[in-house]
Amino acid sequence: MGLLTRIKGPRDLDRLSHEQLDELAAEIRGFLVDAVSKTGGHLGPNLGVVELTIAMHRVFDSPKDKVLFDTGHQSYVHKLLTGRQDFSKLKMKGGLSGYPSQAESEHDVIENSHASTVLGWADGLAKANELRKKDDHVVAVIGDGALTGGMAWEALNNIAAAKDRPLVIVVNDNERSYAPTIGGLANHLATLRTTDGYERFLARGKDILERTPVVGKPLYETLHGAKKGLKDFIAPQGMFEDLGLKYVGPIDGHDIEALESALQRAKRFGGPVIVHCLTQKGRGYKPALDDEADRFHAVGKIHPDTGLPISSSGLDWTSVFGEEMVKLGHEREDIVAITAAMLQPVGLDKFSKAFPERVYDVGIAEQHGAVSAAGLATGGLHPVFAVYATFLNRAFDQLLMDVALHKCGVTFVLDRAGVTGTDGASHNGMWDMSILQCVPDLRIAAPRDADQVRMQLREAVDVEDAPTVVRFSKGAVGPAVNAVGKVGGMDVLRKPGADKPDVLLVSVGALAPMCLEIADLLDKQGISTTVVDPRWVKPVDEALAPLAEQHRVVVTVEDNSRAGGVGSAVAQALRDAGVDVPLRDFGIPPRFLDHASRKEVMAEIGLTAPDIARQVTGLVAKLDGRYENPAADQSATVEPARD
Ligand SMILES: Cc1ncc(C[n+]2csc(CCOP(=O)(O)OP(=O)(O)O)c2C)c(N)n1
Ligand SMILES: CC(=O)[C@@H](O)[C@H](O)COP(=O)(O)O
Ligand SMILES: [Mg+2]
Repeated sequence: MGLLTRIKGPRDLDRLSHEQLDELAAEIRGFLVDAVSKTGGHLGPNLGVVELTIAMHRVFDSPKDKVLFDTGHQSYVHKLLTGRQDFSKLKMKGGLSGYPSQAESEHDVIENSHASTVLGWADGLAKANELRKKDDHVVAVIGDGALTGGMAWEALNNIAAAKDRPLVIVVNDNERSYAPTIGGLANHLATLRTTDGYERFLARGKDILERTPVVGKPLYETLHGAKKGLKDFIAPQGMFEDLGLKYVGPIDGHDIEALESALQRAKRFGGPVIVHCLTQKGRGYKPALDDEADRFHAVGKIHPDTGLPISSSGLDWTSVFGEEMVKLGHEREDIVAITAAMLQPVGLDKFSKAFPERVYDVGIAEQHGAVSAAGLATGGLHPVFAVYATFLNRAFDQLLMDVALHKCGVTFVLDRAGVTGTDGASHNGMWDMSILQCVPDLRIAAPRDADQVRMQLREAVDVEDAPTVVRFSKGAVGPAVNAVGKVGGMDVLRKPGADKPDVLLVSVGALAPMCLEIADLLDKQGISTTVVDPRWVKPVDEALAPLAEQHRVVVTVEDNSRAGGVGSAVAQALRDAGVDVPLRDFGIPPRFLDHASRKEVMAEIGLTAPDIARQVTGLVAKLDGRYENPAADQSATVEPARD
């Protein structure tokens, strides 16, 4: 009978000896490889925080003390130790979330998987404890990658100002985001890491001196005092200590005893303290350690023995983009690429191999990436910033006020646009076509298939006086959808079967196959439909309003929030043109979506061909007077004035 199943909550760890804790760590590693190889997930990051998480839960008393994780992808061990050991449906509908979830446990706080926010949360919680005179502790785990995000430094600036406000920051330093972490901070952490041997030397010395009668202890105290000077001499760690933060470390992040000792010191310190832990992403699992690209940062289903993927997804949107970028790079030397610590996930790895001097990895710093792009464009280059749609949210102001205001030719390529599903609410790319609607002169392309990605990327990089956006979904690219005609700049995907067609269906991006299916279903109801793909959804094509006037109903379908999305923009364009044709806009409801597969989420929100066809059929019937809505709310009337 293993030890893990005996852990129902963190306090069960207190009964284990250090030998048993090491046994537990090994058991957890075996569990992670076995479970995550079946479901997919963030295997590498979690293999790296086994001992760290055990030690944190031994020293701190969750949920009274708050144990916080930045990004949250490395919280599987935390879940295992807080009563959640059924990983059979990890990241699946009804199963455990891949990130902390307040609905799952009182031990979980931050659900947002956007990096670099944990220190802000910790600062706020520590202030609340101080004001409410609560002696609870706050311990925040932040990775070396997340530390490259500007928000982390905004928080550190505030945290360091309150010298007497207890807060423990655990830097989980595994030297990687996906790829090795970049920048001056990474170099500084490396400097600190090199004093690791020095720490061991001191620890050994302390052990000997503590066992030396009479002179031992005072001598150790003297040495310890000298340590700071000596260490500063060997490895200047000014940055954290110059900020006013107590620095403890570097600590071996896989030595539970050393971790507990450091965390106990930090817990007693009574002010903000950084515990710098050296960990190994993918630790204990050779296929992960051998993965030079990203140490199995996020894997699909794999063979546990070999780590090889169980199924390949065929041609995906990301690869289509990446291959076209390489071709563009050969044709135009002004094309440069930017990534926010996700070179391979956004498909820039091949471009980087071909043009290493023309790729900039800015770290997890999307805001800086956008402003730097404005600089690059002003300097005569054409930057292509490849980023997940959801992560562009945090660079909105920079896109608006640095890129667009200055009419910079920058192309933002948004991968994972639309419902992604399994990574939960903060990972769906459902806001870009809403927030970007208000950016003057910005143009948005939503390619429907691989050929359109290639074509629209080229059209985008040809625009030199305004930002352009090309957005596409996660995963396998759909079938080619050929146009059968053209109206204005819009592709006609299906001509109506009647002279006076009923429905104008505006199909956005990757939903083209579904829109053609909707048209087929409407056909069966005797409803004639024209299907158009605007290709560039912002600005709305000038031919759309006059085309709409030739139909009885306009329907828009988009993989974006309905709030302020393409449907809203088309409705506004019709109003502006004085075209009063009824419009129904179908998209993602403006709410946070629980994790499930993309297909399950799309079904849940009614973004399916049958659901939409049914609603459009009802609308047309209503227009024909063949159907009055019995559920119509009669209460919403105003009685006429009685004279
Ligand atoms: C704002 C933002 N940009 C990008 C990502 C994608 N992302 C998820 S984890 C990760 C790397 C995090 O590195 P680190 O903080 O060092 O954690 P580790 O995986 O090494 O434990 C990135 C870039 C994100 N979650 N949030
Ligand atoms: C935690 C995080 O933000 C990323 O690692 C994300 O999980 C990757 O998502 P994809 O699997 O879509 O690349
Ligand atoms: Mg890291």
